[in-house]
Amino acid sequence: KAIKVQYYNNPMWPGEAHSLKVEKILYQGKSPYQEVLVFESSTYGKVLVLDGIVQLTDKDECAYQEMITHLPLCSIPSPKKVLVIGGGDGGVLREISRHNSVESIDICEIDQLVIDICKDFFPHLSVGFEDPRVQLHVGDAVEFLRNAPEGTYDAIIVDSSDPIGPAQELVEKPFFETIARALRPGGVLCNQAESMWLHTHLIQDMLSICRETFKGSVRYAWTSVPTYPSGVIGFLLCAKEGPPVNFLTPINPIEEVEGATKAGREIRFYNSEMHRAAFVLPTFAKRELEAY
Ligand SMILES: NCCCN[C@H]1CC[C@H](N)CC1
Repeated sequence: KAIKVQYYNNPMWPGEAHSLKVEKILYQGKSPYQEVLVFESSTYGKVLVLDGIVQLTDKDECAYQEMITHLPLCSIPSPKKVLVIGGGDGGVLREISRHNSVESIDICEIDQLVIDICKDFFPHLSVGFEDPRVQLHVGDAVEFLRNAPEGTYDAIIVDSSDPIGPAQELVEKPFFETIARALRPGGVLCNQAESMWLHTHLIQDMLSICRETFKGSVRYAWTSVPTYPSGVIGFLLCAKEGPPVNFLTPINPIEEVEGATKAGREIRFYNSEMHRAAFVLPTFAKRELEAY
């Protein structure tokens, strides 16, 4: 039987739906924040679904986790203190831990159930929690950032679900202001920024807010994730005013990071050419996004 991860009635993706054939339901439950579903698909491995929206699959999670992590971390010379907002599956943590310059990794995830489920069903993602540099904070990111000392982080990665439900406030100006405050001068933010095919108005709003808030370079990048609506997802790269950051060419190329490729945990998607390519936009997107 096929599970239609229904989007028809979801205002984010009106008029479209995606189907994956279900071999076996592995977990179904509800946290105080969202419904959680894990199933074995026929062709994408295991799939994590939150409130009916595909979050990741074994087959293509590498594209998202690697790009959202290495686009910012390879854009600054030597990232030391990193913060992850969301990311409870552990995949971004796994990717950050490839950087030997990193000394501490804070993660603020609101939903303990997501962390627990991913430890059971997605060990190749939750392995990220095993890194001794990781400090887990279960709670609301806005609260966490309010208490973070000013100018703490070299990089902040917002690995959020979509801005409907618990992640709604993660695309609003006050949130970006707390991020900017927590970054050191020249520090960088990378957040999930939806699809250029479907959400250019939301992206334009975020670009305007970020240009005002960070005052350093702000760029939109994108990558291919077959199981996300429209098959692509974007990222917003923002640099806080201070030492200039050029996102387009990795100053800290992953190929030169000692030990980045760990035996048994190879990088499957990201490389320095994919980094450069991610910022190359089709004409309609240049027109709609670069003016902002
Ligand atoms: N770390 C898992 C990915 C979470 N990111 C989102 C999943 C849902 C998508 N529509 C947008 C990205």
